[in-house]
Amino acid sequence: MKNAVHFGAGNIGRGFIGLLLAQAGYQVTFVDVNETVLQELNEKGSYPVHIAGGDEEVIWVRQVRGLNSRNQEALDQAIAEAEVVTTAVGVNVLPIIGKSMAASLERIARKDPSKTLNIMACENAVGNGDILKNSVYEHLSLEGQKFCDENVGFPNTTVDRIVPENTDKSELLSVLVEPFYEWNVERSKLVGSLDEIPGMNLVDNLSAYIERKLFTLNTGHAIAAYLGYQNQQPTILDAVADPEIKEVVLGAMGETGQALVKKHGFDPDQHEAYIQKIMGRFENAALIDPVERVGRDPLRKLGPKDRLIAPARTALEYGVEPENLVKGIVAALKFDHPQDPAAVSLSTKLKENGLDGVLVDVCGLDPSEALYDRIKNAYA
Ligand SMILES: NC(=O)C1=CN([C@@H]2O[C@H](COP(=O)(O)OP(=O)(O)OC[C@H]3O[C@@H](n4cnc5c(N)ncnc54)[C@H](O)[C@@H]3O)[C@@H](O)[C@H]2O)C=CC1
Ligand SMILES: O=P(O)(O)OC[C@H]1O[C@](O)(CO)[C@@H](O)[C@@H]1O
Repeated sequence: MKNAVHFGAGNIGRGFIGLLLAQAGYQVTFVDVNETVLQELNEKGSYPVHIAGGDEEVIWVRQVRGLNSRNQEALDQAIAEAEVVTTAVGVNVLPIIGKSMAASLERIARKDPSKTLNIMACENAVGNGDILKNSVYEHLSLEGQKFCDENVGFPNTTVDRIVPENTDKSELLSVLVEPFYEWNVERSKLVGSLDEIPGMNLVDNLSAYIERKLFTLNTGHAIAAYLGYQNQQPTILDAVADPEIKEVVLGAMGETGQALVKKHGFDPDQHEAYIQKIMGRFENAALIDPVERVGRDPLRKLGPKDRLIAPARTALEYGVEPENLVKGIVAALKFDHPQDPAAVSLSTKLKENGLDGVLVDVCGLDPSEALYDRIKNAYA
């Protein structure tokens, strides 16, 4: 049997990447820090994935196990035996697992120098594979780096499937996922031979795919979440049922769409169909997805390369007025959910440094640029 190691036994790990790896015939070792989840994985060795919407289907993922990422020796062995490694831990956690991965790769470099391995970061971020690679290389010796240059691939990827938190308390590992999924992997950065994983697409122009996905699906989703939160709507479904919110969400995806069509030469009709399909996914009545989950970590989402500021800047660059995107940015700045540490930190920064401080330090904006004033005026 082929082995895969997947970091992060959370929603995307269990409901998307782990599922596809298991379906491709891999025995999946989930590496995590959550002892309760790890114990359950090892006791049960399987879990159900429920497909939400239409005729509900249940797929059982079997022959899985859990491993604590702090158990370096066991991790070294699991990675040494793996044909593929994937992650879905959150982009902020990549520097932490990068250190553990580096230690495992150093060992492989010494003991099995002809091994090749592809490590795929399945996180919502532009350049996710590059970020992971840098986090690993920081901890490698020169010999380790030389080995990885030749033998280890860190392709960038896009991962698209909406997977909310599990609310089934009787089945801790159960996941509810939407039927749609898309996983794109940058072909040119793969090394050695990688068996086909049905559901994983190898693509040549990953940067266009990541911008299309992050600046449409994630932009629209985040804006629905932030506006829904402002209007006390509990879920995304409730938020987009509000015609005013739906209009802003569609407007924002339309603005990024116009810019992306110009930038990447996408077919305008196909892109419009892509937007409409995404709106239909937000309106999936079988997915109960709290606005707090989708809006989580506003500090990351307000960053210069992420789903709000980057598309608004691109829109201006291509002569598109980002009126709705700016409404979304303003709502994001006001996301003060008390249980979200990044939202609390954002509120503190706003209090201590003012809006100008946040626009410069968090959003990476320059006071001389057009978007800066647009946001300030709308916020006021
Ligand atoms: N949930 C979704 O619908 C989607 C999520 N994503 C991306 O997938 C990634 C994961 O998101 P979710 O699965 O929703 O989050 P999650 O919170 O459900 O799962 C993350 C998992 O990583 C584990 N983790 C944290 N620190 C760790 C460490 N040091 N070592 C090993 N495991 C560690 C956590 O315990 C948790 O089980 C994020 O980058 C997110 O942007 C991408 C597309 C869709
Ligand atoms: O909030 P994060 O970590 O970017 O990930 C969740 C996002 O990813 C998605 O699943 C879509 O890729 C949405 O549910 C949500 O917008």
